[in-house]
Amino acid sequence: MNQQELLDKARAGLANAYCPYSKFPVSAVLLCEDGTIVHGVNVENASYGGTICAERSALCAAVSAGHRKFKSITVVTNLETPASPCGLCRQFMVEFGDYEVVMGGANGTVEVMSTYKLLPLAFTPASLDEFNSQPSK
Ligand SMILES: O=c1ccn([C@H]2C[C@H](O)[C@@H](CO)O2)c(=O)[nH]1
Repeated sequence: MNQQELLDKARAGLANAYCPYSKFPVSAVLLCEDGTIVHGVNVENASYGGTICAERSALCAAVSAGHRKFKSITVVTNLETPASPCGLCRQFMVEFGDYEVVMGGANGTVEVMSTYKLLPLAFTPASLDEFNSQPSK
C-alpha cells in the first residue's frame, strides 16, 4: 500500500472521529509489518481527560489484534498543513520501535518523520532492559 492510499484511508476515517467537544477530528492508519491496516480516531469523553487520541486509538486496536510491528503510521486532520502527534502519542508510538510517521494536511502537504526523530532521547523498553541487566540491580 503506497503513501497516497494510506493518506486516503486515513482521511476517510475522519468521519468516524468522536470529537463533540473539540470538534477537531483526527484519524490515524497503521500499516503493520504483515500488511494489515488498522484504523484509529480520536475518541473524546465528557470528562475531557479521558480522551484518547487517534494515534493511541490505532495502536491499542492493533496491539489488541496481535500486531506489534509497524511500517508506518499515517495521521491526518482537517488542518491545511500537517499536524504532528502530541507528546503522549509520541511516547506511545516509540514503545513499538522506529517506524515512519506520515502527517498529511488538508492542502495535500505531507511531512514524513519517524518515531525516533519525533521523540529524541526517548525512554524506551531498551532503557528498562538495560536496567534489568545491571548486576548491581
Ligand atoms: O496527536 C494528537 C493530538 C490531538 N488529538 C485529538 C485529541 C482531541 O480529541 C483533539 C483536540 O486536542 O485532537 C489527536 O487525536 N492526536
